[in-house]
Amino acid sequence: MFTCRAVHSVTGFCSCRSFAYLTIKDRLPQILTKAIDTLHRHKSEFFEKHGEKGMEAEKKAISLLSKLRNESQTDKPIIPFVEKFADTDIWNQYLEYQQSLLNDTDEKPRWFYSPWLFVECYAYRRIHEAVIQSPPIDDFDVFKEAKEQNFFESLESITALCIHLQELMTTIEDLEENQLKNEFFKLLQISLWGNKCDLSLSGGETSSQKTNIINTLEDLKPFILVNDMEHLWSLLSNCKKTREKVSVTRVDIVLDNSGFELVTDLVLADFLLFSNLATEIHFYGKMIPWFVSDTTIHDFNWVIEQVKHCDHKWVSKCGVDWENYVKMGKWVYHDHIFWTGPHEFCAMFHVAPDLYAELQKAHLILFKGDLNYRKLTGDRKWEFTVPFHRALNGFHPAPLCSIRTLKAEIQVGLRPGQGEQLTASEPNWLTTGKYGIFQFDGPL
Ligand SMILES: O=P(O)(O)OC[C@H]1O[C@](O)(CO)[C@@H](O)[C@@H]1O
Ligand SMILES: [Mn+2]
Repeated sequence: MFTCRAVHSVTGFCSCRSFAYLTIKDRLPQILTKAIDTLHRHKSEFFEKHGEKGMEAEKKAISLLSKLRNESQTDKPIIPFVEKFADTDIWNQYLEYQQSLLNDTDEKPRWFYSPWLFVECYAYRRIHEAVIQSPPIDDFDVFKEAKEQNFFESLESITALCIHLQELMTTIEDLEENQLKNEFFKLLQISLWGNKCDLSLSGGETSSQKTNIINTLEDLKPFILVNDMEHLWSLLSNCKKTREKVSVTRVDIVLDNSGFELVTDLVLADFLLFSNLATEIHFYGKMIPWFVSDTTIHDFNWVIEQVKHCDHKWVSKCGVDWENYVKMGKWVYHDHIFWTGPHEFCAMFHVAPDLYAELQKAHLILFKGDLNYRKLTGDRKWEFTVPFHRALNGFHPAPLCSIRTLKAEIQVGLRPGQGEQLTASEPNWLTTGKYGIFQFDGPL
């Protein structure tokens, strides 16, 4: 029978050089140093805006982030949150739960000896705490610049993609069923490979899309390890055919990274509307800056605004359309604090029943990115062949699909031998972002 060996701890099972360990030991300090540097560079802006108080706040935020860097590098105990925020109690309760797992010893959960998913999320929540403890600069996003840079560096690819979308829009009426399906598959794959561009894997270093992604899709196909795109097509095209009975088809997209990846998701969302495969799209972003590049409401609006003001008329047409979808309620953006909490998704039903109920209204939910996959599967060391349905551990609000490039040592639902073969030929296949999946769960 399938077994789920254990939850990852940061140090891994047998090696102090596990991917999780290196993330905390090397990448996190690098990310924190970049955040500190960003605050430094905005010093005069803080002064202009808030006078001396702004300068003091900058110093305070920097000292809190330096303290955090020291704690994480020297494997100090994980300490509770002190600043009052929407989720402070939820987080502190979770910390107590982690403590309780250490049985009755006096041991405290520590940076290198706690589950990786928990420690990484905790780190980003602590970065946020450092900022909100430093008014009047408490709404400053230390990752904003990096996200904007990713967008600007990907502009050529974004332009090509938006032009492709507009061309498609003009020919859509003439497309046969099969051609429409092909176009859908193309945009799904673009959204998949857009997930290569996250900034936490690269330690906050730039990771943008410089080539025209549409031309590379064929070459990338062999790297799709699980390909359930057909299921997505059957589900949505059936909804379309039965539209008279059910007037709404709702697709929910749990967003991941801003910049290029977000544009690929918006392009897909636009296509779903004008092809009539869906009638409403609901997006979920993060309420606080998260894993460097994740999308907040500010990023969502910023990207649409940037696209709208692009020089190319077809690109800016995309921005105008997207803004109108939001105004008309065809695109709905949701915030929920659960997404930046410590819990895996199987806990959502109890921890955030309102969010679970919201997701239940969808005909299909697309979960973008690697972190969402880790939270879907509880970041456990599942065997490669464990069915996705089983790894979801009771999380079934609606038919769902993970669209993710592999950047963490976890993958389920593979064919027997597939994972072992990859490990033999490419030891790092799980963590480089080279491979991708469309993994569906739901009735067929
Ligand atoms: O943006 P994504 O696809 O969720 O990727 C973030 C991933 O990068 C990492 O931070 C790399 O350390 C993983 O922990 C995480 O799963
Ligand atoms: Mn991300």
